[in-house]
Amino acid sequence: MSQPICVNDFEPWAKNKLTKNAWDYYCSGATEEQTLQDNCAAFKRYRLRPYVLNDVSQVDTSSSVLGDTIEFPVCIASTAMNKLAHEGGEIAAAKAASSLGSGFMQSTVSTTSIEDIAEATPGSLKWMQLYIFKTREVTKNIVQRAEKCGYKALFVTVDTPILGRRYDDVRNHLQLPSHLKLANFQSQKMSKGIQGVDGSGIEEFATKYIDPALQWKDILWLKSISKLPVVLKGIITAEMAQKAVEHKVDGIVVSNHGARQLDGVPATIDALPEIVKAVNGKCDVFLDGGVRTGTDVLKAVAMGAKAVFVGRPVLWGLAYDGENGVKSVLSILRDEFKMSMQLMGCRSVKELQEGKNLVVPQTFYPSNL
Ligand SMILES: Cc1cc2nc3c(=O)[nH]c(=O)nc-3n(C[C@H](O)[C@H](O)[C@H](O)COP(=O)(O)O)c2cc1C
Ligand SMILES: CCCCCCC(=O)C(=O)O
Repeated sequence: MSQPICVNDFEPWAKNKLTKNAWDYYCSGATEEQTLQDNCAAFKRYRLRPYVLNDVSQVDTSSSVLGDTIEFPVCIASTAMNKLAHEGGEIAAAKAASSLGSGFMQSTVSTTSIEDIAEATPGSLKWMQLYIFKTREVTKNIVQRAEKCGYKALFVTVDTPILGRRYDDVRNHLQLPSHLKLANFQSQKMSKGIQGVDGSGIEEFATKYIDPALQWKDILWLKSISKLPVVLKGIITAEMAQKAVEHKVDGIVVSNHGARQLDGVPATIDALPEIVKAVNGKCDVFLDGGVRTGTDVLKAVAMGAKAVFVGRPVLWGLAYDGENGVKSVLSILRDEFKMSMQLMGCRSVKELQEGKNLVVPQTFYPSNL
């Protein structure tokens, strides 16, 4: 295999390096994986209409997340158990993001604790992803520690009242190797809770601890226990986006959880326009799912996302070469995004978002109808 030069080049390297247990967990989507295919494929159903002769010798790739500046609009999405990919785990990923002026979203189900990540990455931009557990005190404890450690927002995952079925994890009896633990939980039972007794260990863990009775009022509860901005991760319809705005959230991530929850939902780039329209500027909108190239980033940003988040590509980078591997993945996306801005004749994210018909569905062209 030759050295990776684009994000997809990292995937076979990762497959080669990881155990079957870890690889299958990382790459799986839910059930038949229709949405998994579509998350990437859908980006290709949008076409670009460049401006020419528009001096692009200087371009500004920066954007912002909830008011904090990022050097380019690509950040790291929360993914569980990063030490399955590389011993450096979440700290390696967070350091990579920080060194490039991007941001890191930590999973609740991380193999490194909030405190250890915070200590290793002082002053860097980090957000805490949250699952809300049946025992609210577990969630409250995580919220309070994240706030104390300087995390800038809470990203509540709202698409996971139960875990989606990933066939290979059931077949493999997915479990966390005994030298690793879920580092944010204080009880031994939870930190060693991914066992794979009857099937997928992560599904068993979710069934045992995640609260399937979660409702909109719980978002108000969350807002009542923390001063941090609250973002809902996992919205893919205009109706739910409107409800989120009514609940005064600070942001929405248009996400289908990397196609790991409900198979058959739309690709996130297809869902983005209805959400941007429904939100009408009342909170930040972000997107994740299937972003693999600079033009994918550009399409999402031009269609109204302040930034995109990437999940699997970061895990591939970690598996390839720890912190340096993640840096390479993010740098490739940064450089490709900058190049595509220049080739589009756009000098800033503002110009990208204000330009008319820069990105169109491919049906804009009659031969694609
Ligand atoms: C292996 C893996 C673990 C994940 N773990 C979490 C998690 O702990 N919390 C969460 O909210 N989302 C989780 N996600 C979803 C990601 O945050 C994100 O929505 C998704 O990976 C984006 O799609 P992409 O992988 O195509 O970039 C996970 C995704 C993967 C692939
Ligand atoms: C809290 C238990 C479920 C964690 C699932 C991690 C995840 O989001 C994923 O595998 O996807």
